[in-house]
Amino acid sequence: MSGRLPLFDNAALRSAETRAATRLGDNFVLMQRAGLAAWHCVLAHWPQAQRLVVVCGPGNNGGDGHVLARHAREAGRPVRVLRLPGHEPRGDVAIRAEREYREAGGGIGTFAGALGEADVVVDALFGIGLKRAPDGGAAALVSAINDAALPVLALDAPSGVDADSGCVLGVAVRAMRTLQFLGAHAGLATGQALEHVGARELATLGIDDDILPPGEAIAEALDARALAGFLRPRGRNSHKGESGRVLCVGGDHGKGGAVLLCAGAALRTGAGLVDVATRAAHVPALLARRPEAMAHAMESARELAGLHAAADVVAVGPGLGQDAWGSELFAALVDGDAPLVIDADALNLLAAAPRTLRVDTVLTPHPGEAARLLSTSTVDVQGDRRAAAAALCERYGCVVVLKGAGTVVAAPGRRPRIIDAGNPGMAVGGMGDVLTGVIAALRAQGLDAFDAACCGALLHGAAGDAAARDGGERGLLPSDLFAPLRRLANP
Ligand SMILES: NC(=O)C1=CN([C@@H]2O[C@H](COP(=O)(O)OP(=O)(O)OC[C@H]3O[C@@H](n4cnc5c(N)ncnc54)[C@H](O)[C@@H]3O)[C@@H](O)[C@H]2O)[C@@H](O)CC1
Ligand SMILES: [K+]
Repeated sequence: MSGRLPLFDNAALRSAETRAATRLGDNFVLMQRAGLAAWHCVLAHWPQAQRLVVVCGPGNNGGDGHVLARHAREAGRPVRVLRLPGHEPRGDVAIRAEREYREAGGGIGTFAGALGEADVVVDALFGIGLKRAPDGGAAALVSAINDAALPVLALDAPSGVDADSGCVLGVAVRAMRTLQFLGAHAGLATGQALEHVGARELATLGIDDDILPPGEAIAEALDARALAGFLRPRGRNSHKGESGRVLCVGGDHGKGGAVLLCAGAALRTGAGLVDVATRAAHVPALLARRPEAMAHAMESARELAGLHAAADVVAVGPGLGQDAWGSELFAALVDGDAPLVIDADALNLLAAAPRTLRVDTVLTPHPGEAARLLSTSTVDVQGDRRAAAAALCERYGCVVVLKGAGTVVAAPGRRPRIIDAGNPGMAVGGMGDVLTGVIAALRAQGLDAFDAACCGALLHGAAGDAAARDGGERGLLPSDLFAPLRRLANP
């Protein structure tokens, strides 16, 4: 149970398919395995389902659908294949799969109204062969599937989602579950795709995993089980100095809560000492709420030198603002010796004057901040989150945590990691300030910048999930993460 899953692009999956077919002696054997695995998936997750509608497209994805439909028929289920005019199967194996289904007595219809009679819909319209946005009849069919609000099993990918980038080409099926074949798709792990895939499952089709060497993976997904690999128990003899000293800088007028949340998160993640440099007005409230933090009134950048020199890591940005106060503090820190975690307004200051940073700096932008850092639009960032994270690494020369559903962590020369934790309840002000504190604390405890970023994003997402399990997603507060953070930081 490592909690790590290699992720592949379409090109790697296609070559694995060719190798697997060679190993099995025939491409059709592979398709039969895929269709059978899909039928078993229906049986496992919808054991009561009787009526099946299988929407088949013209390619091998549709071929998998026909194989599944044949098994369902043989098992005595009323099954109907829906196919659009012009979507007759192309290619030997898809043609053969359709023929075998028909020879077994299976019928094929074109009427989307049949959807209403289904217990489960199987989406075998398009898989990794999707070339463009579904248009005309295909787009209408996708909308009809979604409007029917029935449980949908998508084969390989929800039709309309580009399995490489994760973006939706026009319209896409919203599935309850997606069964991927041979290897997991990188694009289905992040961003828009997560609105469409539902639960993700992998069928390896009885092929040894050497068919997809880990070296061909373009990313790696991490779930909460991977935390144990990052977080070691402390030695019996450890002292607070070994757990590192974090300096949190931020909290301009009206924004004192942000830096308080950051400091609280750093303490709950195990930082040995936490200093806070903030506006004088916030110091009493900060000390009252969090006596473990050492709060310092900081009215000008000149006063920062001593704290800066003592820090092992600096977290800068939460509530910093972009006025003279914040910009001077940021300027004093950005060329210093202590590694930085840069968030929020500090990212906006950086976007205004882009520069290469130390390679062990961690940037934690949300998609809007990422767009500013790249001088592009949020839509472009979200259209290919892996590419956006890579572009940020390239431009700023450091570690990047691109937040949002399926957080992407990238670093120069490292394979990106995609975080499989977190929930929509975490879309609330202050959540990012907590993440910044978590990453800074891990860094201060000796994790390198990339591991601290990966482990921090995972810890943060898993703590959010634990908090949501306790009290629901709506109304979840950043400070609700503190108790689960502490629990999860001690696996
Ligand atoms: N890669 C693998 O390891 C395996 C793949 N298999 C299946 O094979 C699939 C890939 O098969 P294909 O390469 O045939 O691709 P698809 O079945 O995904 O679709 C390609 C077909 O759809 C057409 N098409 C693409 N976009 C369209 C659009 N917007 N509107 C109308 N027509 C469009 C193409 O011209 C082509 O005829 C996988 O997704 C999977 O379901 C399985 O059979 C076995 C294992
Ligand atoms: K599909």
